[in-house]
Amino acid sequence: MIVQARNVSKTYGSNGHLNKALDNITMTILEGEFVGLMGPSGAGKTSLLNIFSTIDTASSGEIKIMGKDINAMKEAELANFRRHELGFVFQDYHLLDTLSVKDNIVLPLALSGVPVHEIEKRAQEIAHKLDLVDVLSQFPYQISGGQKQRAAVARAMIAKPRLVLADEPTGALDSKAATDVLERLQTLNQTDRATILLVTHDAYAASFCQRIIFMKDGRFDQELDRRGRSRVEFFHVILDMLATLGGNA
Ligand SMILES: Nc1ncnc2c1ncn2[C@@H]1O[C@H](COP(=O)(O)OP(=O)(O)OP(=O)(O)O)[C@@H](O)[C@H]1O
Repeated sequence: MIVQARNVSKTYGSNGHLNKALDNITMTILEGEFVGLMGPSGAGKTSLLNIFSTIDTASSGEIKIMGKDINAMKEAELANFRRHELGFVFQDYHLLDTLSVKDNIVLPLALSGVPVHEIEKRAQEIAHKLDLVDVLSQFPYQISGGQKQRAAVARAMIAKPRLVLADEPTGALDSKAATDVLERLQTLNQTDRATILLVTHDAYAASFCQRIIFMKDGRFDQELDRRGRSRVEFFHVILDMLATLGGNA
């Protein structure tokens, strides 16, 4: 079990202006799953992802990530946990412009004190997997959006995290670059057994997942399982579901 959440709620604000972003969410994510989270704007997708990321805390409920109760962990322990067990991919890449692509990618390893020769080996390995070998010495402002996002995926994966959390990773990409990033995520899921939780508005991106949870008003509304369907078939099933739910998911 990678994620185990029970009765998780999140309320923002104080006094008279309370906004319940998550309302009693219970879910599990198993090792090796590729789960999508969809839902209209304001449904609570990012709030849930941020709680699993340990970037934010729940107002109530229990959350275990890889069996660890994240509510009970102190900040130093959390930072260590994030660095070793979690990988993050954001819509706007979050690459550091003052570092080369390679230095951006290896940052998590460098921060963990991994020996230089090991860093070099892993950098080459992941650069090959993500087709980044030719841009390793360039800076983020010199490469395309697709290359930036592949670099961000490489950074998220280099420490071999057990859980990767991706928030709209293809939102800023054209369709070719988006396909490329999604296929790489799928390969990392299938070959490296990385568990992935992907937030997306896009049915095409969601069709790469094996299971999709549709959120509405801070709750889980519907769930779809790919169940042996081809990606294209699943894409149509997702579109049908979105139509049933009233679109805008
Ligand atoms: N930091 C915050 N302070 C106050 N309210 C917030 C905060 N973050 C989110 N919310 C509110 O919580 C609710 C859920 O927001 P959240 O960003 O989780 O939704 P979402 O499904 O990710 O939406 P989107 O698809 O637009 O990113 C919304 O009503 C939002 O306004």
